[in-house]
This record gives sequence, structure tokens and C-alpha cells, in this order.
Amino acid sequence: MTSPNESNKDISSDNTEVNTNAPEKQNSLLAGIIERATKSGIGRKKLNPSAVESAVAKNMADIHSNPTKLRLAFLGGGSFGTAMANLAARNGCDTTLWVRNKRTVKAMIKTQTNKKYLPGYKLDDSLKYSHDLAAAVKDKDIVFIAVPGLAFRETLKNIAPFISGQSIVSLTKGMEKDTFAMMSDIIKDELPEVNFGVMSGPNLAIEIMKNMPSATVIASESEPLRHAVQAALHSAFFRVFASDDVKGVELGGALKNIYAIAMGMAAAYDVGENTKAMILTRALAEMSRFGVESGANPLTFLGLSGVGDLYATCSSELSRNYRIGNMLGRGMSIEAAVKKLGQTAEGVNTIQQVHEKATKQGIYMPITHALYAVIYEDKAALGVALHLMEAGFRSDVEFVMAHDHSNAALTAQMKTSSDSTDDESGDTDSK
Ligand SMILES: NC(=O)C1=CN([C@@H]2O[C@H](COP(=O)(O)OP(=O)(O)OC[C@H]3O[C@@H](n4cnc5c(N)ncnc54)[C@H](O)[C@@H]3O)[C@@H](O)[C@H]2O)C=CC1
Ligand SMILES: O=C(CO)COP(=O)(O)O
Repeated sequence: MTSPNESNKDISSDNTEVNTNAPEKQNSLLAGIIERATKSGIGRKKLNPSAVESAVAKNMADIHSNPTKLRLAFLGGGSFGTAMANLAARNGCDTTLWVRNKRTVKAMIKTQTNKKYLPGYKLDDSLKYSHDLAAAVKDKDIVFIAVPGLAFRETLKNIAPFISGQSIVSLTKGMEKDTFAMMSDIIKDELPEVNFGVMSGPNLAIEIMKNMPSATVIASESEPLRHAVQAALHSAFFRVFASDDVKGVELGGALKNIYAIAMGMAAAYDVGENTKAMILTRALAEMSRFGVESGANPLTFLGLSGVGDLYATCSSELSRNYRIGNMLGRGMSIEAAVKKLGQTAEGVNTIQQVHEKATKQGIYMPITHALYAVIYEDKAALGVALHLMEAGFRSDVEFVMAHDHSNAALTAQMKTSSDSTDDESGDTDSK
């Protein structure tokens, strides 16, 4: 392991216990995590010191002496892994950022910047960098993963031999190709006994680097893990809220990428605020409908990881998904747009996965299907948008008033009368 502030600790000599993730071990380890978080002063640097400490301590009956720091690894040297690792390091956590490319690591040590993904932002002096996966992961309390969704399973397979009691937190907002697995599903597949969580919210990396106040959600069934992540990342600029709806939180982060592409495309057509509001709100309806079919709580979509992230990515050119949509709207092909972006845009794959799953399961997702038709079936965007506007009658919030037969009947009735008008006028093309 290499770092500007190299500690003398030789972690490469630690032995590797292969996948011995016994639940008791996890529990005692997490108790230790909280203890360390409480005693180390994590999150105290820039805000009221007692806030973090009392929140954590309240839930910990047994606070011991011997203060140490939370030891964290962040895997993935793109913009988000770097921004989050920087936040943790700044908070006083013992933090290592793993980047797969050795030369990039050398450059990061030398310049203390991530020249490719976050140019111009100096990273915290205490942040360590490594391209050695074993060394980065071993001996840590929590391993955060911020690689693209398509590389998530491979990354878990690679770290599996070095996981003995660490908890895993996914920062990834994607879906696996073809399997429709979410990151939590992949963690359960590859590391079945590990304690895990997912973190998601309106967290544009550049804004976080600029210290613009932001908030996120850590979702986990493990309360100690939730508290440890809150304690590790919380600062005067970054609030960490908690949830136990893992599926809902991660679906919010993944699905909103679809609609950021739609909104970027709509912006290219110079649509008005009413139109944007309609897209955003109907997107939320689709997200929560899809979420419920996947076992999520629809109310989760009202939180930061749902409407919060949807709003942020649908309104900002900092969002790579939004930019992809905008390029598409200006006539570029999907291949050319992805190439020009040169960064991760999870929505490109997510549209395909969700289109396929919703089609198979009969989940009503008109915006997703429309986008799929434009991007992958070469349909004209304006025609598809018009068709969306002509879709049948629906209830506004279907968890308040279900989409019932009266709506469906009215749709059918209107369709029949317009069909007969067409017949009378001899217009057969429009059917
Ligand atoms: N950038 C942002 O503002 C945010 C991104 N995210 C999510 O974080 C995840 C990562 O995205 P970014 O950091 O933005 O992407 P990025 O495009 O900035 O960087 C991706 C990084 O992953 C690395 N990578 C790619 N394949 C890999 C593999 N097989 N093994 C190891 N490393 C690999 C690349 O070398 C690069 O360092 C995505 O799921 C994204 O949706 C979540 C919140 C905010
Ligand atoms: O998820 C994000 C902000 O919350 C980042 O969105 P993009 O991946 O579209 O840049």
C-alpha cells in the first residue's frame, strides 16, 4: 500500500481468513466499529462534536476505552469513490482508496488529485491510495464499493478471499446486465454471510467536492452498520439519513438514471417547466410502481434516494445520464454519446434491463418503454412523445386511488369513439 502519509503498519503480513463471515463475528465486529466511531471523534472536525457522538453512543450500551479509528476502504477511483473517500478521510477515518490502475495511483499520490475524474480538487492529506486490492481490503471495518454496476460482481469475487469480517456498502447505482440483479442481490450471492448496506441519494460528486451541503441515505438491516456509516461520513456539509428499506433505496438510485436521460432529452427539445414537472412526477409514479413489484416500500420513493435523487439528476448537467439524454436529443447515436461522455452512465444499461423486466412482468412503465423505443428501436422521439401524451387515463397517485376499472373503461370508450370517427373520415393510417 502506498500513501502520502504512509502508516508503518504492515497489513500485508496479516493472514487471510477466507470467507469466515460467521454472524457472531460480524456482530462483535460491528459493536467494535461503533465503539471506535464513538471514541475516535469521527465527524467532529467541522461540526458540533457532541452531535455525532451522542447519536452513536445512545445506541451503544457498552462503550469501552481504547479509542481507535474506523478503518475504511473505498473501491473505485472514479468521481464518486474518490469524493466519498475524501469525505471520510477529512472526517478523520483511516481511509484507503483503491484504484485498479497502478499509474493512476502513483499520479494521485504525487498530485493529491484525481486528474481524470475530479480535476482541480485537492484531496485530503490523510487519504491513502492503493492498487493492491488485498492490502486495501484486509483489516478494514467497512468496504465501500463504487465501481460501475457492470463490474460489481467481478469486484466482489476479487475481494472475497480477503473478507473475514468486514461489512460491505454499495455506492453503485446500477443493475447487472441480463440478470436484473441489484447490487444487494449480488452481495447476497457472492458473500452470503456478510453484513451489508447500500448508500444512495442526490450526491453529484462535484458538488460534494465543492462542499455544497448534501444528504444521502444509508440503508441496511443492520442498525450498527447504519450508525457506523452515519458516524463515518456525517459532516457539516453532508448529512447521512438512515433506512432499512434496502431494495427501495437502491432502486431509487438506479431507476432515476432512466428519467435523467429522458429529461436531458426533453431539455434538448426546449420543453417548458410544466412538461418537466410532468415527466418528473410520472417518473416517480413509475419508480414507485416498479419498486412495489420488486418488494420495496413505495414511501421510500418520497425520500432522498427517490424524489431527492430524481430531482438532482433530472435538473443538472452535472449528471452524466442527463448529458447522455441531451446528446441523444440533439441527434447523436447512443454509441457516440457514450463515447463522448467517457464516464459511467448507468441508465444506458438500466433502461434495457427495466424495459425487459417490466415487459415480462406486465408492469406499466410507459416512459421507460418510450425511451427504449427511441434509443434502441430507432423510433422518432417526437412521435413517441406524442404517443405517450395519448396514453389512456390513469389515476394520479395510485397508492391513494388505484388505477381502477373506471379509468380503463373511459380509455376504452374514448378509443372506440375516436376509432369510429377515423373510420367515418376514411382515415385508416392513424389506427
Ligand atoms: N459520480 C457521481 O456523482 C455519482 C456516482 N454514483 C455511482 O457510483 C458508481 C461509480 O460511478 P462513478 O465513480 O461516477 O464513475 P466514473 O465513471 O467516474 O468512474 C468509474 C471508475 O470505475 C473504475 N472501473 C471500471 N470498471 C472497473 C472494474 N472492472 N474494476 C475496478 N474498477 C473499475 C474506472 O476505472 C473508474 O475509476 C456508479 O454506479 C454511479 O452511478 C453514485 C452517486 C453519485
Ligand atoms: O447519481 C448521481 C447523483 O446522485 C450521479 O448521477 P449521474 O451518474 O447521472 O452523473
